[in-house]
Amino acid sequence: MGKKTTTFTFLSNMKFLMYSIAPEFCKAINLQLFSSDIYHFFNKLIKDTIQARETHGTVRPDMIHLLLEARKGKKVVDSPTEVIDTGFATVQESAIHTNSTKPIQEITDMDIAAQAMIFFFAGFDSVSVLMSFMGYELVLNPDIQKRLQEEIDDTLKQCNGKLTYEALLKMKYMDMVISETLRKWPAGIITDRVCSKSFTIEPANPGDDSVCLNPGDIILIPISAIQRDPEYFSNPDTFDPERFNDENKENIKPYTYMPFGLGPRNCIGSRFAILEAKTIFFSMLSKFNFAAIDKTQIPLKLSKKSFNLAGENGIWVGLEPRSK
Ligand code: HEM
Repeated sequence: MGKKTTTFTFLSNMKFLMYSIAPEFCKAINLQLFSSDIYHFFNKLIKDTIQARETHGTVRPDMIHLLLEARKGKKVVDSPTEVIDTGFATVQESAIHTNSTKPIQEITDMDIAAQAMIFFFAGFDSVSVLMSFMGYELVLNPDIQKRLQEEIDDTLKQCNGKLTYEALLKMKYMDMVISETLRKWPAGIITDRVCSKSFTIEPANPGDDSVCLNPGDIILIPISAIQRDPEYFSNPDTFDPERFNDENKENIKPYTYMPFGLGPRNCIGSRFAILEAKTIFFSMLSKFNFAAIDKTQIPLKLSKKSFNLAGENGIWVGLEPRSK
């Protein structure tokens, strides 16, 4: 089901594009992004889960539980003091709605199913893209791979062979490599916003025109192009984790690095995504080297058919056991 939901055909690419540029029109003609069996699968899964929990009084600390609590009028807000540094690329929840006095709107089973589906859709292929491209870059950059493995071996020694959450998050080089992968290969290549207030962007250079934005206008923000702009990141096509060392990361111009978006609608899964990728790379690199195989395409050609970042023939890397 994951593959089916995130594999895009020409038609689904067109539907996404239509929704980006004319969302109201798409809603009016009831344009469906996914096939009905996908909607049916998620609807049934969530309805059955809610029913089973309510019948047996089961409580699990997960998103469905939070939404069921919200339905009863209980709001759960994380205390920021409980959160440790989860990585340079992670985004924080916006405080804008925390103290909102707006009444909580009724949450139906369908709303919960829709949230579950968007979590699945937004979190499935995106983390796979991050890990595929990071693996590929490690193949092309053996020095970076070796340094990361040294940090992994040191961390394992300090934890007496049993990795902890805190030790994983303290790994500076791991965080630098992940941050650089998210700069060069952001899974969300573009995001959008709807203008809510009239605004004029003044000309950047003499002779340029100003741009007037009106409420309702849709603005596309090309995350990938901004993160590859040589004005903000020198030699942008070079994979260089040093951009994110303690000294250099302070000099990154605000709003030029946004792999998880920015502001009140930023990615809700950034910490989870980074933790997932760090855990998997830690485990794999402690036992294996990533190496090129016959199918590894160098240089990589990107697929023109896919909505998401993907290699033309997929991304292939080999694993060889490490000799210690
Ligand atoms: C490397 C992995 C990921 C990347 C690069 C990524 C990137 C993004 C970006 C760029 C946005 C748009 C933010 C904005 O417009 O400001 C977004 C939104 C979102 N992401 Fe992620 N994401 C990732 C993983 C995940 C995961 C694991 C989940 C869920 C478990 C998730 C759930 C969401 C949701 C629900 C939204 C919509 C938020 C809203 O509209 O309020 N993402 N993500």
